[in-house]
Amino acid sequence: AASSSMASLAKMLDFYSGFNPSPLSIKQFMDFGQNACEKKSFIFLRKELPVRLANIMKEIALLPDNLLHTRSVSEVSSWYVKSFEDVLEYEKVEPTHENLQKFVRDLDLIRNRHNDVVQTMAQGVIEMKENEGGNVEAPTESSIQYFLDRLYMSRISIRMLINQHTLLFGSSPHSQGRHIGCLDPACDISDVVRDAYENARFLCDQYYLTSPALEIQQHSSTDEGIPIRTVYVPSHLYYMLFELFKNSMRAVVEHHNQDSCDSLPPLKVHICRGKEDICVKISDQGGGIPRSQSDQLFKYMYSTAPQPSKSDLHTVPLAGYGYGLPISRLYARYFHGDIVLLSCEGFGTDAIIYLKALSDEANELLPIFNKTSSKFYRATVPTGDWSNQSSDMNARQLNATI
Ligand SMILES: O=S(=O)(c1ccc(O)cc1O)N1Cc2ccccc2C1
Repeated sequence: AASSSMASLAKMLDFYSGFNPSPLSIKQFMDFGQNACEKKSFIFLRKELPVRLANIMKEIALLPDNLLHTRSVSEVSSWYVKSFEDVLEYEKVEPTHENLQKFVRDLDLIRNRHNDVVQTMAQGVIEMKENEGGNVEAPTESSIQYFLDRLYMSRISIRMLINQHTLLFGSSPHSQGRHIGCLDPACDISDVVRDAYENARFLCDQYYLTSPALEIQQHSSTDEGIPIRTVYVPSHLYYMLFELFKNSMRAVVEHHNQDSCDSLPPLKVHICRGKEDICVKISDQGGGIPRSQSDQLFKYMYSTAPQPSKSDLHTVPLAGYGYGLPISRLYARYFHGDIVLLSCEGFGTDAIIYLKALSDEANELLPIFNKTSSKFYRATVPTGDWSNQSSDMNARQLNATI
């Protein structure tokens, strides 16, 4: 029985991974949610969820063996197999009232099953590093970076679909106010900025007994003076801002702790609405970091520190796995935005969140499993095609002749 179920799983994986995921725009989420039909949503999801699950499951299978065969990654893989099978139960059933209700309950179970994917994958990276004796070759590091970005983007998108369906058709549909599922049609950016700042500041005060102040300015190319609002997922924006505020507060306090007790330079936030982009820039005077290190901040391998003990996690409030920045950038990129860090060593860092100003341009950005992505896992790091520094021999010869 096991072997036949394995064979049918492999067949179903090949079938569903043969389809490309269908990206939805924020506008489509809104238009559908305004007069939502549970049956249509069910019919869409019982196909789209297996497609998205199968696409990423095929990539999990392509991981380097020394990561794929760790206990943690095997466990994550088993969660995906179970969830894939759970959704396939609905492939051919009638959309009766009880089947629709059971579907919502199963989606809640699936969401909860995958709650710890990020921590468990980080644990898998640590296990792999320990098994490898610490040093990981560059090709493995770059394919792990490539894979984790795609795994977490896929996970963000699947949780978005599940959250919309369970919020719209679950047990508390009317507690939404103006919200459509997890989308706010009139999200006031500065409100979320203040909310994230206050919560980060609370942690900062608890640990450092001080925190930098906040200054907010708004600039709108169209309606000057009124608060800048947009259709977005407030919880995604909050996650990004909370992470950036934690980094900036730690930088400012640690950079200025050498000085006397004169006051800390404030964090300056600019919220700008243009025709195409909405930007939220957080500027700190935390001393910045050298350009040579700034691209490390978005690395999973670099930021996979040895597991902080449980006590450390809440005592050192701003230290965690350090996956906050790469995941924050994925939330921004999910709806075709981005996060960019611009640091001036010795002075401070600007962090800019870019969002799409128009909801019909804010399309989901989804990983697609195909020949291109498969090739990436076999890629070797290209030999250099720019001179980095003159080889010693040439330099010595040059000096010898002078
Ligand atoms: O690298 S940073 O410039 C920096 C990175 C991201 C960010 O959002 C804000 C930042 O300021 N910065 C993080 C940090 C932590 C402790 C001590 C000094 C610093 C400097």
